[in-house]
Amino acid sequence: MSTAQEPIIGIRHLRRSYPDGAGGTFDAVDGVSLDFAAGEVTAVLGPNGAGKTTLMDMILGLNTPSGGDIRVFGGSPRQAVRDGRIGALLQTGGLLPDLTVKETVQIIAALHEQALPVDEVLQTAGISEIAGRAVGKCSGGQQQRLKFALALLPRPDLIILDEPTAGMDPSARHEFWSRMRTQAAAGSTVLFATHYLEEAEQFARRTVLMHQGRVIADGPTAEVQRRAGAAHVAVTWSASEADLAALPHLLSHSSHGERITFRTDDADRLARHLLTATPAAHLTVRPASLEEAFVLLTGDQETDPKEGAR
Ligand SMILES: Nc1ncnc2c1ncn2[C@@H]1O[C@H](COP(=O)(O)OP(=O)(O)OP(=O)(O)O)[C@@H](O)[C@H]1O
Repeated sequence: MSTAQEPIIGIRHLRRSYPDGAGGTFDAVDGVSLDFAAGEVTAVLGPNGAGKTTLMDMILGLNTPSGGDIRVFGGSPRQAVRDGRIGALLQTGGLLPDLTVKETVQIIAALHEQALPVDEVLQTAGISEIAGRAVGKCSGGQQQRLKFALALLPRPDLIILDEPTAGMDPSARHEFWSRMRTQAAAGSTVLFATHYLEEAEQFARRTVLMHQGRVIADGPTAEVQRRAGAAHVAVTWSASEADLAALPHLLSHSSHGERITFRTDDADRLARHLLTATPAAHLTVRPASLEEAFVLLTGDQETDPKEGAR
């Protein structure tokens, strides 16, 4: 068991370069340093190509860093995997379509020295009822749950999930997360990549926001949202275009009669200005969703990493 002081994953200046197709290279992961403590549930958020999968694969020893250092449970990622300390649900990695769900779990269980009982894992992953079904006949969401069952088999201390709910409908997604919550409450450390911002909002206490291979925000999920400062401020005011052009921290605005809603990156400053320097009244403030914060934090860096590479 790791102590609270000792991170179970320690990442320093991690880099992974790839050819950019134009004779040069670009960094899919570009100087990332992160620590993860035991028992933490963290979401890694980012748009397509941000480097989430590349980072996860390096934590699992499936991809070799071009630079920097990565320690998992004090040793190499591969050692941690060999010791059965990490369970992973990956985007890639095929299942054999002709085996049944239970046979798949049994075969992988045989590879682990101290695997959990097969029936218990089927139960935990919510696939007992389809144990006899051929994998090829399972839906995308059922296959994801099967992969989750495989990830749980070695009784891992650390669970890595790369877009675990891809292919699940909203109710299956909900059920998946309630199972994960139980797992996390039992002390597992969970690191998951997701495109679903509400999953980070609802499930992860910490969010690491990645863009173009870099970490652009990292902290308690609510704080990442706050730090973006995105909010909507609404007032009643018959303002001219010149009035609007003079407002500070304005990102955009929309009007309904005299009711104007502003999107701002600093609600306090904008609200203060509106109430002290203009006749605007009936001011309300609504924080932006994590999705809006995400767009705000990444919005000025839209280019693909390869195009951005020099
Ligand atoms: N083997 C590879 N060879 C060349 N480029 C690669 C390779 N693997 C990934 N990349 C590139 O590295 C960048 C990061 O990819 P990665 O899959 O890590 O992003 P991601 O954040 O997981 O994206 P997604 O959400 O779409 O899965 C992308 O530009 C991708 O095209």
